[in-house]
Amino acid sequence: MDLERINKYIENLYKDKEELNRKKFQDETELKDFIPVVDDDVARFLKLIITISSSRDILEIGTSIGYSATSMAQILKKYKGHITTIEFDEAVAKQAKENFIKSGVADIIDIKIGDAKVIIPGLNKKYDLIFQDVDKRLYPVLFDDCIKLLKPGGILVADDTLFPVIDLDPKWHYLIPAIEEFNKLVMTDDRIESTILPIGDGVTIALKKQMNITV
Ligand SMILES: C[S@@+](CC[C@H](N)C(=O)[O-])C[C@H]1O[C@@H](n2cnc3c(N)ncnc32)[C@H](O)[C@@H]1O
Repeated sequence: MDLERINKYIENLYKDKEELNRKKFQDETELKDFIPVVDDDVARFLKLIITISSSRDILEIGTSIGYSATSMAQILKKYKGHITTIEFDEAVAKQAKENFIKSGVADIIDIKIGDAKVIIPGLNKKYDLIFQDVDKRLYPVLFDDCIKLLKPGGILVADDTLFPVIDLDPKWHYLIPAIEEFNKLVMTDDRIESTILPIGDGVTIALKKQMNITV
């Protein structure tokens, strides 16, 4: 299976459908130096999974310029949902805020500026969905906290989890061991049911089990 060809096909098929797309969002962002944001098919997946699961309270780890948060907020706005998103780069967070205002979703997004390692243990609310998209080296470090922060029946989505097997730019190779560690943690954890989808650079979806119910 040629993943790149498949992704191109999907991208072409949907390119005129989305009102918000990654290229336009990035082009209209003044700040040009930032970590890449999710692919359009991952943004579409997030919107679908929020709708299917009726998620209202969302935690995003890794805001960047706010593309994924804006995509999710478009859906959440209709259902009076809310996103908390965490970013430690102040310039990037400022740009994300401007993008939220421009897109009309600033009222439902709370951006916390600081290190996710410090902020996450201090959160005292439970979430319907957590989108993990921070520095990949933090995925295994924050995994247990993420599961604890989910409500029973809550969903963890993590981006880039097929880094070990895709044709990855060598500049990101140092991140592969952390993703491999994370994937094993997810696969062996009894509190969740999970799989990895071959969209974008790989997306993990994990469901926190309800008490006494196995999927
Ligand atoms: C892949 S980008 C997020 C992309 C975003 N989710 C999107 O698709 O629009 C990861 C972001 O995490 C931020 N980051 C990295 N390490 C962090 C940390 N320890 N705490 C908070 N943010 C961090 C980076 O500055 C970067 O903007």
